[in-house]
Amino acid sequence: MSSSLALQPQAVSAPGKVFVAGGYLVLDRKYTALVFGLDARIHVEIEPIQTKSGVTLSEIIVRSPQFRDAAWEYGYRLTEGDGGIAVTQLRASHTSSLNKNPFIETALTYALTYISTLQSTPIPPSSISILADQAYYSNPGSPLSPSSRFLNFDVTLPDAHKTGLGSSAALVTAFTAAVLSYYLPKEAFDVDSEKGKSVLHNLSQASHCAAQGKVGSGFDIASAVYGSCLYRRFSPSLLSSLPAPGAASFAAQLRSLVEGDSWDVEIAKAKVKMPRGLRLVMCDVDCGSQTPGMVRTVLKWREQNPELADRIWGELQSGNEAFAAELTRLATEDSGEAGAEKFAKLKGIFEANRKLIREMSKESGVPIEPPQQTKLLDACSAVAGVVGGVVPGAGGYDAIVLLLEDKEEVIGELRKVVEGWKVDGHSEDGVTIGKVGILGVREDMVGVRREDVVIYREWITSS
Ligand SMILES: Nc1ncnc2c1ncn2[C@@H]1O[C@H](COP(=O)(O)OP(=O)(O)O)[C@@H](O)[C@H]1O
Ligand SMILES: C[C@@](O)(CCOP(=O)(O)OP(=O)(O)O)CC(=O)O
Repeated sequence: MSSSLALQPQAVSAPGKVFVAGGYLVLDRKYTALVFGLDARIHVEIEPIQTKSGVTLSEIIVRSPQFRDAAWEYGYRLTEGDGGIAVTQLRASHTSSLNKNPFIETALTYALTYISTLQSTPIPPSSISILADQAYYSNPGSPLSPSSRFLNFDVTLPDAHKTGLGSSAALVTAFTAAVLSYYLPKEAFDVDSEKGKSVLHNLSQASHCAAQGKVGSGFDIASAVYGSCLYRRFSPSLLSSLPAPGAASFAAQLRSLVEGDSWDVEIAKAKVKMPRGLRLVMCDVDCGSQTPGMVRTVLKWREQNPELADRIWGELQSGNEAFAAELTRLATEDSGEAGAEKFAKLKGIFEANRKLIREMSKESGVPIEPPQQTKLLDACSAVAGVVGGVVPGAGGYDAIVLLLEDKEEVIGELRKVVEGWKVDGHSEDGVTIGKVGILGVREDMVGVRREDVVIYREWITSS
């Protein structure tokens, strides 16, 4: 039974990610990726809507109060032919233009449709707020009060400068979990249970792919739900037979996809650990260059050069497995050694893997670890206490991730290297990288998590 009286405010957060090993390879189920969740999270709070007395509209209002003009109002209704819940964005006034947020609209459509398959009572209206930790954006922000965890960025979302931590995946995951937790009784959805996490993972993968208009490997949703893990993707064909929202039998097919056992995704949390005394550091690199089509070009190169690509990918997969195994060994065995010798094997694995990534870059012509990043990574890796680093995810010019000893003096020395970083302007590809900054994030093993609604009060009442 769900009446608006019975519904209690709920809040859920999900972490961002850094993709440390297995970029490109993970698109093929033969290979795996090592992904770390981060302590930068996106939070979603949901509560009954404050309507004028006696007026009940089928309306859900979503706000992202840290940004200007970031409010989206949706009407919703049950469609015929089991097409699920149709969500329509409403205009604030006749003259205002529609400011679309496809990730919110699609996550809402999929979550409400799934809910409608579990209960026949009407879905009451609600009000939803989104709050993001500051590391997701490099814009300067200001706190509402001295103790405020979240900053007011005072720009519109399209003007925000993303740092690439996977905001849309963390958002879709936390949003879906909050909506399901709010409307469904605990027996039907419990985000703390394994079954609840599996439903959340499958539903979020489906809606994130639909909103993006493409099926990637899904590593970002997996780490938003489960946190740091070794990830083997699901078969992309799983999503291809799902009808579009509103089409006949969308609702029943979505439920059977989400609850079914056809998912061949593998998420191994036990295979990823952070040894005591080490941490990750991410650096954001300013550069005017985006390289579109990197994935397409790498996959085309692999198709045209199967032997060479299989050799490189095979060696990289072994290197990535060795990396995960060494991290886990160091985390679980006390080797007794201290200092640099303790991490010598890990350092060697980093260097060997980077050599293979550079070989893949050269052979495919895609700047995965371009020379500018090689120089930066080499300089950072030479700092005492830094074990090594790589270009995360698809690579390119805009970020690096480093593994280092978690000591003030190591970070201090690293800061000197990156903050004074200058490259000579004579690179072959003509791309000059600019300022390098250390992001205020580190690894976090925990995935999606329920939160206390109290922490958002100042943001929700002031919006
Ligand atoms: N704080 C937020 N509030 C509302 N929507 C957000 C927020 N952060 C990200 N989004 C949505 O996610 C989109 C960014 O997703 P995407 O381009 O995939 O970047 P990312 O690599 O960070 O996931 C934004 O255009 C917006 O629709
Ligand atoms: C190439 C990839 O394997 C990894 C891309 O990782 P990134 O972390 O670069 O991705 P975004 O967050 O979407 O920018 C593609 C994939 O796995 O889908």
